[in-house]
Amino acid sequence: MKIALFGYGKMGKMIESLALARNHEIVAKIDIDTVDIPYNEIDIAIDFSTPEAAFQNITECFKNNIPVISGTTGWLSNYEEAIAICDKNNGAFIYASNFSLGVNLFFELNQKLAKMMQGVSGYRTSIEEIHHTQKLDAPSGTAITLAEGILDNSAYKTWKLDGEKEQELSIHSIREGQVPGTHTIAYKSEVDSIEIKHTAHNREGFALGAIIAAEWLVGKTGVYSMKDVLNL
Ligand SMILES: NC(=O)C1=CN([C@@H]2O[C@H](COP(=O)(O)OP(=O)(O)OC[C@H]3O[C@@H](n4cnc5c(N)ncnc54)[C@H](OP(=O)(O)O)[C@@H]3O)[C@@H](O)[C@H]2O)C=CC1
Ligand SMILES: O=C(O)C1=N[C@H](C(=O)O)C[C@H](O)C1
Repeated sequence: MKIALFGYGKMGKMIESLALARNHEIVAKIDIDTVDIPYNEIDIAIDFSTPEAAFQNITECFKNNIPVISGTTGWLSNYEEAIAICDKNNGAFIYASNFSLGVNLFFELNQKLAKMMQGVSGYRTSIEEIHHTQKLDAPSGTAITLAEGILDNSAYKTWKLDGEKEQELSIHSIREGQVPGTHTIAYKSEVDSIEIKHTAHNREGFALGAIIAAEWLVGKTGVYSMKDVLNL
């Protein structure tokens, strides 16, 4: 595949290295200063840029008939508008807050545990996420997906950063060092705690998942998720 990288930071560089090893070609590395994007040379765009840049990057690709994989977090207030532009242009799109296989299995486990806990009283649920200090958004996109999985299967009405009210599912965000991404769900009662946790050891899992999603999406139209790609 001829891949255009929108964002050539930590993730863009990791994707480049894994994509080349899988015999793909990087035809463009786009950052905030890029003026001429060679849309006619691109088979697929992979966007790991910034919350401010993602919507424009993604929708310009749709308008130029380029399928898009987006891993950028913190831009989802514009998600529905992006989908409408994708549909209008008969485009192809996958957004995932986290592309790693491990986290996508963890999403499934989180929903199953939330369902089990629905019938049990006395537990308060919370989410904690830890990331490196360069991260621009909080909570993490992954924590929001985890929260949505719990909201769909519990009496919680909404999630909130450090929420304290009965019906608020609390998310606590910690920024320290070079942490690639750690997410913990805790159910705590007076007598015990149940915790499930995913720890990324590096960024390879995110990058590989994004490339696998790109390989899967090329030649298709429509809006899909990692559940479709991984057949979960
Ligand atoms: N879904 C997933 O699996 C994962 C998602 N992410 C998300 O991906 C995003 C990127 O993460 P990461 O690579 O660590 O961040 P980095 O800050 O390392 O990289 C982002 C890059 O985007 C560049 N950029 C800024 N503006 C634009 C623009 N208009 N167009 C294209 N590129 C631009 C930045 O340039 P400059 O530095 O010059 O501003 C920077 O090089 C984040 O939102 C993060 O949360 C991260 C890991 C996994
Ligand atoms: O910014 C990061 O680094 C990461 N961002 C994603 C998120 O917001 O969930 C995925 C991963 O945790 C790393």
